[in-house]
Amino acid sequence: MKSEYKFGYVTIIGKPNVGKSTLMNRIIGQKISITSHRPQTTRHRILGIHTDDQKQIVFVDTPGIHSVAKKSNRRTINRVINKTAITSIDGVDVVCLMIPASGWTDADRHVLTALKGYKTPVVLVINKLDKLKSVNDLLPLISQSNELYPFAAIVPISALGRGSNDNVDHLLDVLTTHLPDAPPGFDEDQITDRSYRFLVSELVREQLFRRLGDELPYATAVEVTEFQLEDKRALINCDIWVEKDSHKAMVIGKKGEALKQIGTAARLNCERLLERKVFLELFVKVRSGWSDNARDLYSLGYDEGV
Ligand SMILES: Nc1nc2c(ncn2[C@@H]2O[C@H](COP(=O)(O)OP(=O)(O)OP(=O)(O)O)[C@@H](O)[C@H]2O)c(=O)[nH]1
Repeated sequence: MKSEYKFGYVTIIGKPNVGKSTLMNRIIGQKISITSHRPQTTRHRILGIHTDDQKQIVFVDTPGIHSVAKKSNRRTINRVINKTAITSIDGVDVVCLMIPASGWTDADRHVLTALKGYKTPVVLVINKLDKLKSVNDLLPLISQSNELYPFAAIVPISALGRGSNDNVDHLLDVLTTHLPDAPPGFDEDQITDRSYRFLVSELVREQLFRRLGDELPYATAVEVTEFQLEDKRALINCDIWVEKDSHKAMVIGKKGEALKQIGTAARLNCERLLERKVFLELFVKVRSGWSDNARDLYSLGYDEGV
């Protein structure tokens, strides 16, 4: 291994819906983190690993840091999310703070406040470049950003990869300059340290969000109760936890149609992930108040990184 090989940890933070998961999926080149048009779909800390000839970058994708002070956000689940986001800054080599090309909002400044006090270099990533009419529109935003914080670099990108100049490779180069000289810490073909079990629960949850959109209550969780990986097939059962009978009816849909669609779409994605035939069974269960009950949250897997 060449001595100048770079290895390190990078965390991507930013307000919900800014495009963090999209960027990570783009860099890792495989779908491991769920994305949706609805804010705050990422509840877990997810690790993705980019490896090439010169570098290995381990990405920690965090949920949006958002204000616990707001009344609507006072629920236990949001406190757990905030704690996960803040702890993930400790021990990384670079922080990527992502804001949209439309400019700074109060929520973005709030994230900036959370960063003060850390010595870790912060690279400002301005995303959704493709939404700007002209690249010249960026100049005032860049000078405003330089006044707000001593960023290690400012890199405009388009995480969706629209347009010929999305700048994502340039971002990787910039991040690499802040990583220590070290050999890779993970096997070359390893893209995530998360178990397939976890990824499967994320794929099911993604379909719940996609099919039910805004109707889906935030307090919905997926627990994999059975996971048998055989040579040519996988047998998987999941419980979908909701808080009320009315939510259960919504997830199941008329004559079970919604749940059937969710199951089919999730199964196809699971087959792609696991590269074998998948038999997936979904069960909808009601556990009232689970999202307010910290112990239930931990038992459903929301304790990672906290
Ligand atoms: N036009 C455009 N849309 C983008 C770009 N990057 C992401 N998006 C869209 O923005 C939305 C949110 O993206 P996500 O990657 O889920 O955002 P996130 O920051 O991970 O969101 P949370 O999980 O809620 O924290 C999705 O609809 C993406 O397709 C971009 O470069 N250009």
